[in-house]
Amino acid sequence: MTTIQLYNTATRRKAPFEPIDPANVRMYVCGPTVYDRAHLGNARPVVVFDILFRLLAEVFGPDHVTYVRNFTDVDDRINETAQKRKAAGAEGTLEQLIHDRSDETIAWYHADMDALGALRPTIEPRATEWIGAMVSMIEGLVASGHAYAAEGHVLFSVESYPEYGALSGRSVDDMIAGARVEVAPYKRNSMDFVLWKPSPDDLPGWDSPWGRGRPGWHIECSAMAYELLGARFDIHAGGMDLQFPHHENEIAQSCCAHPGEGFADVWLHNEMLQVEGKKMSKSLGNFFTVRDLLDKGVPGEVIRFVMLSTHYRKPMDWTDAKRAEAEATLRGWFGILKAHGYGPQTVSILKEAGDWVQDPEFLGVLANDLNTSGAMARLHVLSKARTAAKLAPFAAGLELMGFVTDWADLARLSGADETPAVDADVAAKVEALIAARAAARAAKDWAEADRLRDVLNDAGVRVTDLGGQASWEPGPEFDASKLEGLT
Ligand SMILES: Nc1ncnc2c1ncn2[C@@H]1O[C@H](COP(=O)(O)OP(=O)(O)OP(=O)(O)O)[C@@H](O)[C@H]1O
Ligand SMILES: [Zn+2]
Repeated sequence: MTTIQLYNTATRRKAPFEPIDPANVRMYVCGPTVYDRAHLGNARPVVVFDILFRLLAEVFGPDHVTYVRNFTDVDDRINETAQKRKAAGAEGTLEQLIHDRSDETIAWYHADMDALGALRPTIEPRATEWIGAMVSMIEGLVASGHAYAAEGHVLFSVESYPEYGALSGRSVDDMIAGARVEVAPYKRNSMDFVLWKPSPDDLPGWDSPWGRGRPGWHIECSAMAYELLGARFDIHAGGMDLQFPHHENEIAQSCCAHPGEGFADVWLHNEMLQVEGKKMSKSLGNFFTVRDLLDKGVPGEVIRFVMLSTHYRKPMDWTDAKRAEAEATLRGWFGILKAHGYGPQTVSILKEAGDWVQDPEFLGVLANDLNTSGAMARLHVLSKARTAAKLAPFAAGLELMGFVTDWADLARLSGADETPAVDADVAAKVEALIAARAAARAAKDWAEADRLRDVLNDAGVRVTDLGGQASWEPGPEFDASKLEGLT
């Protein structure tokens, strides 16, 4: 079995990954706040942790991985859009309009991330569906003295958790010295953070022992991870910008709510996508969305290729030169497979025959802390194979990397002509000719076998022989009329 090595941000070391339960490997990734389109930076964790999800599924089996990624749908910016729509005369209650806005943003997010070849996580919880779990977790923290209520708020007391700051390597004293924010009068310590806060009357809120209000952002992830993955699970991931304070606060809450359990074993953080040396972010305004690129005609797999060309723990830029290079490489790769008759039929024959196996070296490189660029270099070597059968590890590697999600798409991806549609009766004729050719070969009637091969060639039928089986597809020059009157 391939050993996966992961760099754990919490220990600052790379170590072999050993799941708590190999029959159910559990991973939580912090998902988006669904108030607007995702920008290209937001797509980086999605693509990177999609590779990890696929790798875990390859190593431990697809039914043995649970991947949770949440939607944060409690947010002032979602409320603002809904309020504006209401003011402009939109029908429905404010709650409905808020829910509609989240639904709309989630649908965009799905469409954009699907286009990048990212698989949907196993579970995608919405924070608003888990408020009860958040309230119980906060009640537990108050009861055990790790949190206190003040003026309708509930705050986590960082002094009650001596390990606070361990993940990001900061001490509470340094944090206080470095903080420039104005401290709310109800906080006992300036670093204490909000678990629950009051909701204004005109905004959505939920009943709680501390009055009508809503959860803080950090408790959402702690509560959903606990409900869906348990008190201790394998991997927790997100962008480096979340390490402090978001992940530090998640650890404090979860470890205090479930003492002795440990929360996540491994922490992974992707570095930032940058624009001229600065994090691409909504607040800086230096962003463009995934949809902007797709609309400009940049294919999703090209965006994915560029993302994966840089190691996830290094900052990276998006440049047009990288886009062009990725496009040329992918075209070349898909063209090779197309020329060797690859398509849904060929792939399913290879899979059924058990010939769809990953190249061990490719897998080993990828498993080394997700060395995606190294894995792509290995794919380049594998792409040099000369026959359809020997190209199988290359094709399987492209699928594992998520560059191909539908083998019927190869024509589009290779930039070749579209594969012509074929009627069922014409297809039956082609198959009869292929079967007759196989029978002629079996009978060692080489002249007849050659004649049938030429007929198929002339009609533009591309036949790929894989061991005992043949698959076929119409080439761009396919001409059904040349099959008339033949059997
Ligand atoms: N420039 C970036 N590069 C890589 N990852 C990023 C970048 N910006 C945000 N992320 C990641 O995107 C995910 C979604 O984050 P979130 O929804 O909080 O972003 P946001 O607040 O909408 O964006 P911004 O950070 O631009 O304000 C998080 O895992 C976060 O770490
Ligand atoms: Zn989170």
